[in-house]
Amino acid sequence: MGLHNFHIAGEKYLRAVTEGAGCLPLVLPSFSDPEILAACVRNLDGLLFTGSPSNIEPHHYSRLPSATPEDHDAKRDAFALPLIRLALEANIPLLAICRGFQEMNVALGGSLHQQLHQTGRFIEHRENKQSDVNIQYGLSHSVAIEPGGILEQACGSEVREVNSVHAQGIDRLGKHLRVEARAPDGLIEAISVDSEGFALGVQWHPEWKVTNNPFYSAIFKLFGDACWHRISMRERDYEQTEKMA
Ligand SMILES: N[C@@H](CCC(=O)NCCCC(=O)O)C(=O)O
Repeated sequence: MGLHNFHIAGEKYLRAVTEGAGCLPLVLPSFSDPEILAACVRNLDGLLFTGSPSNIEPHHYSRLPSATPEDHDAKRDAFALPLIRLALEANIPLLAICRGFQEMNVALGGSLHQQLHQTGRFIEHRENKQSDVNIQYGLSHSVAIEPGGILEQACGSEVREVNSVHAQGIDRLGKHLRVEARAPDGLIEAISVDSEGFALGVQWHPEWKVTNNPFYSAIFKLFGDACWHRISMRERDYEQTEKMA
């Protein structure tokens, strides 16, 4: 922006963390130095990976050339991909939205379709950029929730309506990932990591007017509960260490 670089997060994500998850959001810079990544994992009780107009550079999933070379954000790739892997190793609750969802898949060895609309296999998943923002982020298509996952436990194995604001999407699913929901065209719309911890990714935008949509609220509530559980475990460990000292 202008003469300077900015590391920014949309207000809708910050509000969803406070109002939907009941947690305090801190915006992290995309600095990928190993000691900064380690400090994030040591000190934070949950990580939200937001959406972004930028696309992951496709060399991260062994695809070249890039279909959108003007839309990359190499600093974010260098920060988010290793941080997701470290967060999963440390069992930090993780919610990944849109670009974040795609990062979660790529971080675990998956690949993406660079332009869904050019494959001829999918419905339109892009927003109409000419329309009002409420229409762009309004409900756009259904997702069928798969049995046995986090979403089914919280919301039942139902069909839900979601918004859709993306041109890329999952092609090959990454390792240790479970499909949580699919669009009517078969596109994977939600994933979770097959582990004890809470790690959920959604291709849609539950942060959008989170408190007006019970399904979106349920997703942020699950994330918030997982973060608060981690906080209480850390406090318990701290008290025990203090007693022993
Ligand atoms: N660029 C990717 C990811 C799309 C995405 O995250 N959109 C969100 C836009 C801004 C926002 O609402 O935060 C793709 O096109 O698939």
